[in-house]
Amino acid sequence: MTAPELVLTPSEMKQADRDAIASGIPGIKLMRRAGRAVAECAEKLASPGAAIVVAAGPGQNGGDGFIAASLLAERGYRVTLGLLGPAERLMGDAAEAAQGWKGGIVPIEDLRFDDADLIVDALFGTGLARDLGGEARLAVERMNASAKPILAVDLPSGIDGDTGAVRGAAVRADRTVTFAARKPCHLLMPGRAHCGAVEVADIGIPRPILEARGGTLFANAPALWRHRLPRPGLTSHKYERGHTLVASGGATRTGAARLAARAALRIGSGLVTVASPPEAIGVNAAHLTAIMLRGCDGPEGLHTILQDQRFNALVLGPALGVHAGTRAMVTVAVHARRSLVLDADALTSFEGLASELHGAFSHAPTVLTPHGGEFTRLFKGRPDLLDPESKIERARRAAAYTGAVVLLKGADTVITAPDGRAAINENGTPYLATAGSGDTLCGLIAGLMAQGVPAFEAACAGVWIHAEAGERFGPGLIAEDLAELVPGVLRDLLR
Ligand SMILES: NC(=O)C1=CN([C@@H]2O[C@H](COP(=O)(O)OP(=O)(O)OC[C@H]3O[C@@H](n4cnc5c(N)ncnc54)[C@H](O)[C@@H]3O)[C@@H](O)[C@H]2O)[C@@H](O)CC1
Ligand SMILES: [K+]
Repeated sequence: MTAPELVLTPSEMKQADRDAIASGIPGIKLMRRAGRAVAECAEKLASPGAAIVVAAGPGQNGGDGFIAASLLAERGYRVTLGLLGPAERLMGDAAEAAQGWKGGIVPIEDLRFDDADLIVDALFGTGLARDLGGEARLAVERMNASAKPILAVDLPSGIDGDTGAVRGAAVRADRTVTFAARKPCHLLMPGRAHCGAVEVADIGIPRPILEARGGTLFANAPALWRHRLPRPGLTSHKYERGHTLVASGGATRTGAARLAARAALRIGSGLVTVASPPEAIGVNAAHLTAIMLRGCDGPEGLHTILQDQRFNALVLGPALGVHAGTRAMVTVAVHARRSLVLDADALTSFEGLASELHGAFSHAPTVLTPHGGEFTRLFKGRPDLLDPESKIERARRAAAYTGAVVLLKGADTVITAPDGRAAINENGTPYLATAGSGDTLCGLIAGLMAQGVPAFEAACAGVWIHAEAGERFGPGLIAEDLAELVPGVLRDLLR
């Protein structure tokens, strides 16, 4: 089994770095390996003898740049190196690395990026401490304006390692070489869009050290949850594969529930039932075959249906309407202690009422699937949940607050669990931004939970499978296609 990919924050990386040094690997050795990885990548991007311009900063990121510059010069490249600030201010390993550089050092403002075949951006890495200004900002702007290929060392300078935000200005790299593990900025937007292709170089920090310092943040990929995917055995009965219930909206708002229901069935829920308001029974009946149908008149109706313990997973929200009735249905579902996915109207109906959700979901597996706007409305008046700059931190706090797994949607969907685990998804496709796509996602997650997949893994797998299906279809994708693509994705995952 492949181990899940760890993502380390800049401060976790710094601690791991210190642990590695304490374990007997000298810091300069780590820097040499980092610089060598950069040089090797540069060699793939620039033809022999090409002109390489290295922009080095005042910290260790600059140190990596000095090492790479020295190696590339030894290998016959025409290397020019510019430094931000005086060379005398370089300290520690970076100062040692600079001593190994036999070429000249030009002030950063005199570097001519237009003459380069390749630019190596070693201005700032994980130590960026404030917005770029002055010469640093000018250098970044000139690099970008040159339109020359840029290789970023560790991360594109100006990108915040924790949040992926642009701090004043940021390099737009074609390639990024990072060390030991990816950082959040390589996966979170807009940082991800600034990185180009990201390569992770092993600089010899042992995985147990990385696990001890990180270990709670992951890239969302099958390695994180594939082992939890249900594999029905020869004797499996449909009732053992769970029964998902999806609440439908009124007569003119029934499609969302059917999309969710179909997705739940495709992902393997043994049975799926749409719970329909009486006035919408006819419309729903006309469109359902393998999916069953039950009349359900509001919260009381839901309460009655849930007396049947076989309904073990529930989707509430899509097209239910924003009103007290929807809130009451959520309350019924919470009291029934079934696996629960809450989306759209079920979330918006609690606008400004976040306190009602405090600890509300700690008794049964629950997944909340807001997009940014829904998240903001839901937690209105809770600056502790809304203000953190990091999307991961906002989602983590919301999970801790509500007791639910929180899936905060976007091009960089983040999934967090109340116990602090978090995953960042990166296989999304813009074609997923289509009507009904979110309803399908709810169905996938509920369908997995109906089969006993824990909430965090179900949410992570649901997001990934949903995105993979969208990616396989590409242009012209509509929500109806998504569920039909799930079997192909599942087949490959279960191989
Ligand atoms: N495993 C690791 O942690 C390793 C890290 N290495 C490198 O070390 C880097 C981190 O080094 P540092 O902590 O020295 O940090 P950086 O080199 O990223 O930058 C810190 C320096 O930049 C200055 N600075 C910060 N923000 C500024 C701004 N907006 N304008 C002007 N100056 C600013 C600081 O005063 C400090 O001098 C990593 O990104 C990586 O490239 C590698 O050398 C090897 C191993
Ligand atoms: K950099």
